Amino acid sequence: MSIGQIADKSVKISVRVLNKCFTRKREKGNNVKQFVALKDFSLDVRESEFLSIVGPSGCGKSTFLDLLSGLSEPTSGGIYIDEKKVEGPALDRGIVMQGYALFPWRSVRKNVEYGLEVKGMPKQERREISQKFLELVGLEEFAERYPYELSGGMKQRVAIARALAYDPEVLLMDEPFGALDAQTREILQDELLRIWAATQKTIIFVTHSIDEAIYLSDRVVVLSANPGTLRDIFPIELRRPRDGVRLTPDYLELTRRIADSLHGKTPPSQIIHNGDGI
Ligand SMILES: Nc1ncnc2c1ncn2[C@@H]1O[C@H](COP(=O)(O)OP(=O)(O)OP(=O)(O)O)[C@@H](O)[C@H]1O
Repeated sequence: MSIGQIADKSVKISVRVLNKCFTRKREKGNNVKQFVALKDFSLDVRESEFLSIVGPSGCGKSTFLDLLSGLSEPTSGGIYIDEKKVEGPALDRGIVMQGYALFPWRSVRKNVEYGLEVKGMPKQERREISQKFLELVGLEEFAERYPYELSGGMKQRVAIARALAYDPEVLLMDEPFGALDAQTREILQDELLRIWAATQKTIIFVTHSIDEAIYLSDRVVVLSANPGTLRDIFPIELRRPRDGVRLTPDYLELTRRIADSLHGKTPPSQIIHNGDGI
């Protein structure tokens, strides 16, 4: 068993020896070169786990989420959700990205209902579900507004409600709070934890922020670059709810250890807990 794999039956996502190469043209001439973006990446994610991925720029975080979402195909290896191989995009995975990706011509409610329309759900049912998720993200009073009338934090709440509305098994989040100011970011982190507790989704969250990864997650995965590969996994055994946890010595110690891993100051895979079969 490799370091990313777990031994119990609650595995939701299994990433098995994933490799992704891109073909790049050289600047001069017609030569092409293979570039390895992800190499031999294996990782299991538990049902209802909140797992964050950090790593240096270009280590393959977004490439991995693209593969998970089914928007691109691995060169070799595979990703399995509930033992079923990912072979393209599907509604079992919801995606929330940094740029909100809202439809500007649709109201907030119509944005949230988009996936339900794609599913062919009748209007009344759509309305009930969108109402439930607008309330969950605290935007019920803004249902008839349009994206241009919202703040960045509100847009991101709409994106989260939209992704959750069609009840995906897994939520994939790529730097969702990266464009927000520090205060809004912390508010949305708490909101996301509340939503996660209420929905019990499995969440994979990509971020550049070690602080954000620790605050949110059950485990933090560190990738290294060139080629992108799994470096370390840190279980985050801090109490939940996490309010006030940033001031504790354990939090600061985890921050230091993950930063050391990220900056290559420790040997790979030397600092992994072995508590629960990982
Ligand atoms: N379509 C593509 N063709 C060629 N190379 C690509 C392509 N997509 C990504 N890459 C390369 O693969 C590597 C991983 O890219 P990726 O965007 O996944 O990194 P990342 O970890 O998400 O980076 P960042 O933190 O800067 O967002 C990079 O070197 C990137 O240039």
